[in-house]
Amino acid sequence: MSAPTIGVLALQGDVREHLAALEAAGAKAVQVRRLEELDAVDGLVIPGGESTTISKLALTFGLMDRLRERVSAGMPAYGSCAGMILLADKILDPRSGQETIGGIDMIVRRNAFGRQNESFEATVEMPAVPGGPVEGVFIRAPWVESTGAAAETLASYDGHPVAVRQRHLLATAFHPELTGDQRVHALFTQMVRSAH
Ligand SMILES: NC(=O)CC[C@H](N)C(=O)O
Repeated sequence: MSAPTIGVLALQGDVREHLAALEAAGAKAVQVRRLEELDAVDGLVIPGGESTTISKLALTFGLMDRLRERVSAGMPAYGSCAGMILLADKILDPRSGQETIGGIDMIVRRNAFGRQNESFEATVEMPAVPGGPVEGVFIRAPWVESTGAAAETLASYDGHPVAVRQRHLLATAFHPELTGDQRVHALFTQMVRSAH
């Protein structure tokens, strides 16, 4: 397959950084705001930002049902931070009315690292990514409270999973798009290639 077309859900959040990381990882990266754009991509990144806002805008723009349909039909998706929350089947402490796309059998806790640790960097061992540990940028990050049998933990920090894969779905609590290291995006691009 030539370069896969990977969309970045461009409703709110750090869209530009993901587009750049995907291009550097060898994908053709495009913004997704409309149904036709969503239907045209081989895979989708859900960026970091504010999960409540992204979820509300996805409902307002009429994208939520199609996102769920495509994810459950096997479209590869990768969520960082707020995107991880959106790919979780369950949020432990949802704001009222907060909906997710779901797909990964896990429960996440929003803003889990607490006020003292609103933002920090940490070295994270993630053996699925070749070439050594990754530098994790955590910004009001969630952690994974528990995972079901189908979800594989790829990395943990402070005793909690912070990177999870379930078949065609990938999620990290941290933001690899902010570090200039494209290895996590390369892993996702590889997942998109092998889904075709
Ligand atoms: N950096 C982020 O994406 C933060 C996520 C945000 N705390 C949320 O709950 O959606």
